[in-house]
This record gives sequence, structure tokens and C-alpha cells, in this order.
Amino acid sequence: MNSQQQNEKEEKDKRKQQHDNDVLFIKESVVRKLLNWNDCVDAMESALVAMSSASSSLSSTSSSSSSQVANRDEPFSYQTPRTFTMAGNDGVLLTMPGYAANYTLSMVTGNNEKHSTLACKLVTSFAKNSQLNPPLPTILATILLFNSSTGKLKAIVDGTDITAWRTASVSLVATKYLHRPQQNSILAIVGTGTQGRIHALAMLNYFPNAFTRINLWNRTKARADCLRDELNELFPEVEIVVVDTSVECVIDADCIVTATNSPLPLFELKDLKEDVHINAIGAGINHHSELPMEIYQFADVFIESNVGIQTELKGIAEFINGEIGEIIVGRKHLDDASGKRRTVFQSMGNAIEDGIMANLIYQKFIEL
Ligand SMILES: NC(=O)C1=CN([C@@H]2O[C@H](COP(=O)(O)OP(=O)(O)OC[C@H]3O[C@@H](n4cnc5c(N)ncnc54)[C@H](OP(=O)(O)O)[C@@H]3O)[C@@H](O)[C@H]2O)C=CC1
Ligand SMILES: O=C(O)C1=NCCCC1
Repeated sequence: MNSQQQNEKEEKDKRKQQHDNDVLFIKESVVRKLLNWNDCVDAMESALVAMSSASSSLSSTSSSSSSQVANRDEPFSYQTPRTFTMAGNDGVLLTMPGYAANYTLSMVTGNNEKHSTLACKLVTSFAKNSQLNPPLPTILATILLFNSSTGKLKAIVDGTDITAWRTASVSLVATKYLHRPQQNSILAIVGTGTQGRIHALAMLNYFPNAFTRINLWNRTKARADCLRDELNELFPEVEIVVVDTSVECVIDADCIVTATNSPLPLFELKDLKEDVHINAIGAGINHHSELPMEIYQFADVFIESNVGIQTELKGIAEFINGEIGEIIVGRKHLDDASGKRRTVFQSMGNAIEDGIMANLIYQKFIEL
């Protein structure tokens, strides 16, 4: 490190210490300005690795196992299954605590500096919010970010956009490792609410030359029309088609995103191409009601983390091939023998992703 770098580091450390004395509030409009796809994908790739490290699988439930991993140099994480508190018939509050250590953000920082984060996301899901006038997002979130050495609260970060961006970013990482879209591909977005919209933007931004057409389907067609108009403005080179049925949406697709509250499957195995990747995002009664069981049976199925699957992915746990992080670190491989492959990324969302995202936003905010 030369003397200029040394000075910059000292300045940065001083600023960090000042900020550590306050509790910052980072509001939605500020968070939004600090989000970009490359940084988010980098952060989520680190999160997935931290969740799949050998040390993380020792963790979470027993405090004795924590001491076994505390001195390790590799990324690791602890999280417990999240809790669900019902709020009347239509709403639910989830609490999502997590700790991640020794992870890097090389695309953001340009170096291999290690980070750690301790955070708890509080997130509500009120399905009728979209019918309010004016409407509110269904999913509203706040992330409490703590100093990971002292436990002192350091920031309250609006988590609504973070939830949308981190979910889409994790899908980008999953798509990159399980499928890697080729040129002239067709993307299907089944459900054009908040998640469907952000996934369409994510896919087109992150895989810029892959998709020549996007099929959009939504139960309420006007919402799909709105997204078509927005995408037409942003990506005039891509053909955007609003279709009448969810089957029509997926039938010729190479890559599919499902992002609805549907309690029933939206298409069948026979409606799919042989070589297809699905990012299944929606959480109906459980987290896998958008796809029929036969798709899980006849696909390679990957998830973010094994934590919580016994409750939230009950029914498909037996079909899960592994965690995305295991593929990233090379512990698991996809079988390439057939040349054709159906892959499913079953998304759940979890606290480690939110904590790492909140910390990323915090770092960017204090450096403004
Ligand atoms: N995996 C993860 O990490 C995360 C998952 N989620 C889940 O993703 C899903 C979408 O969330 P979000 O986009 O924020 O919510 P929105 O309320 O913005 O969108 C909900 C979408 O689901 C559609 N929908 C609702 N009920 C049905 C049904 N019975 N059949 C077909 N479509 C239906 C809606 O259609 P319409 O416009 O007609 O109402 C709309 O397109 C939810 O299940 C949510 O819980 C959310 C955040 C993170
Ligand atoms: O991970 C999240 O955040 C959520 N997942 C499922 C639905 C509510 C929000």
C-alpha cells in the first residue's frame, strides 16, 4: 500500500468510526440511487457462497458449532429459519435474522477485503395492498443493520427495493450458473407485479444480447400491458409480447420467471421446451405452488440455502439437487451428458442476502 492509499484508508476508517456513533436512516429514494445490477449480482454471488460454505452447514442451531467456525478465514454464515407472524387473514410479518462473515465484494471494492454483516430484516406481505388507492407494494421491508463486532445498531435501511433487487439478482446468479442464456433466446415472465417487473429489467440489463423476445402474462392483463410499454421504451430492440394465457407465455421460452401468488400450477411439464431454465419466485400457500410436482421431479432443482426448507419447501425437498453456492464453489456440477437440460431455481429469499445487501448500501452511503 503506498502512502496515498494509506491516507485514504485512514480517512475511510475515521469516517466509518464517526458513522458508527450514529444510527443512520437510509430511506427508499436513497437506496434506489445506490442500486445497480453488477454490484448487486456480485454481492449476491458472495452471499450464495457464504451460505454454502462447509462451515455454514455446521452452524445456526447450536452455539457450540459457532465456536468451531469462528476463526476460519473462509466466508461463512449463520441464519435460523425465519418466523411468520400472521396479521389477520391477509397479512403476515416475517422476521429474518442473519450473520455473514469473511465475504468479499470484489466487483464493488476492486479488492479482496473481507466483510462481515449482522442484520435482521422485518418484512410484511399484505396481498390486498395493490387494491388500495393509491396502491402500496405487497411486500414492504425494513432492515436493521448492526455493527458485527459490537452488536450496536448502525443503520435502519429501507428494505423494499432491496428485497426486489436482491431476489432478481439471486435469480441472475442462478441463471448464469444453471443455464447461461444464449443469443436469440426467449424469456417468459409469468406474473408482472413487482417481482415480475424487476426480473424482466434484471434479465435484459444483465444478459444484454441474449433475449430477442419477451413473453409477458399477468392475471390482470392491464398490468402486463403497462410493463410492455415500459420495456418498449427501455429496450426498443427486444420484441415484447403480451399473451393471453400462462401456457402461451412459456411454450417457446428458453428461460422462465414465475412471480405470482398463484396457489395452483400455472403450466405443465409438457408445455415446456426440453432445454429450459425456470426461476420460481412466487410464494403462494407455500413456495412451490406455481409449478406442478412433475416439473420438480424431471428437472435439476437448486435452491439458495438448506435453512428453512423443511418447513417452507416441504413437499419438494426430496427433489432438490443442491444449493447454487455449491455449484459456484465447484462442489457440485450439472450433468452435461444429455446436452439438453431442464433446470429450476426455486427461490425462497433469505436473511443473508438482505444483510449483505443492506451492508453494501450502507458502505456506499457513507462513502457518498
Ligand atoms: N423468493 C423470494 O425471495 C421472494 C418472493 N416473493 C413472492 O413473489 C410473489 C410476487 O411478489 P410481488 O411481485 O412482490 O407481488 P405483487 O403483488 O406485486 O404481484 C403479485 C402477482 O401475482 C399475481 N397473482 C396473484 N394471485 C394470483 C393467482 N391466483 N393466479 C395468478 N396470478 C396471481 C398478481 O396478478 P394481478 O396483477 O392480477 O393481481 C401479480 O402479478 C409473491 O408470491 C411473493 O410472496 C416476494 C419477494 C421475495
Ligand atoms: O425473502 C423475502 O423477503 C420474502 N420471501 C417470501 C415472501 C415474503 C418476502
